[in-house]
Amino acid sequence: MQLLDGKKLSAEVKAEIKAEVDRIKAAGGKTPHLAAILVGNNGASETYVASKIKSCEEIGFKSTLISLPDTTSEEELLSHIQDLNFDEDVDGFIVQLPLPAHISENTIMEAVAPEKDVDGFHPINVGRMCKGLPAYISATPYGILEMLERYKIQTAGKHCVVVGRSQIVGLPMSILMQRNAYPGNCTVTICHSRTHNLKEVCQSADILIAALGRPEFITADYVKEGAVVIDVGITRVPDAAKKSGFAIKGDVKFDEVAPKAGYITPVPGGVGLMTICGLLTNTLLSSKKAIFK
Ligand SMILES: Nc1nc2c(c(=O)[nH]1)N[C@@H](CN(C=O)c1ccc(C(=O)N[C@@H](CCC(=O)O)C(=O)O)cc1)CN2
Repeated sequence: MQLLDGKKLSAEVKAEIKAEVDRIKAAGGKTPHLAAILVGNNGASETYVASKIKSCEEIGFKSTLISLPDTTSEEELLSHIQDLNFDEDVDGFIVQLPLPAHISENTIMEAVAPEKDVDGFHPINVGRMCKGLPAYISATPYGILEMLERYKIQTAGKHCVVVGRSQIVGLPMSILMQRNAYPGNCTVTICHSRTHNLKEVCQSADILIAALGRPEFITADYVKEGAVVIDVGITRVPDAAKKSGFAIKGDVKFDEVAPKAGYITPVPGGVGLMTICGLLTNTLLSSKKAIFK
């Protein structure tokens, strides 16, 4: 079994981006600028946004954080989005998900200008990605592709099973793994809560991507010997033994699946860290006008 080490890879990717930012600045170019909107006080979201801002500082990006109370109306949030759409210094911005229940995530995703949508959630970016056109690929799928590529994992002709059909991970991941490119060219099955014989489908996976959001759901009996196992789940479960009061669990029962897997991502220290690299990469692309001219 080989560990797909998100900590090591994300450090590599960040160092590469920093080197490019240093070159851009030395040549008198524009400093990439990422803005993030956080609504409410969801503890996990606060951690992720703080980590995005800290990463910007590490690699020499400018960053702006807009923190709003959970009583913020949809109209107020749309007004902040409009300001960022028109702010010429901001190359890209994100609205951290999930949003409070009174705000429609689809409305918000559509309000972000596609050329600043470094999360890759706008229907124009999703549609362009489906058609194989230049697009911002959403951060988690981007991070997974980067892991497969940097570990030189063969994907052509393999059976890739994606468990979970979320708009931000499962759905785009299934599309990317079947495209005619590397990583890709897989035969893809996408599974969800209504899938019959889920265990048997997973057992036939050469590449198993678990993105269902149920801690330790995927046990060893779901996994084929030698399979590549990518764990996208990150759930905080109460744990009195931890100083924080919680433990972070993936969707895969790591200790029993790891001995059976060919490659496996840990949680924490796997896909989550690469997600941030995807966002930073998209922001750099935006500042270079590499996707939308
Ligand atoms: N606007 C967005 N919202 C959300 C996204 C997204 O891509 N855009 N994805 C997830 C959360 N997410 C990014 O925002 C994210 C998740 C996990 C990590 C991460 O670094 N995880 C660490 C553990 C961190 C911890 O909890 O202590 C790890 O896996 O090692 C970063 C970003 C939903 N919302």
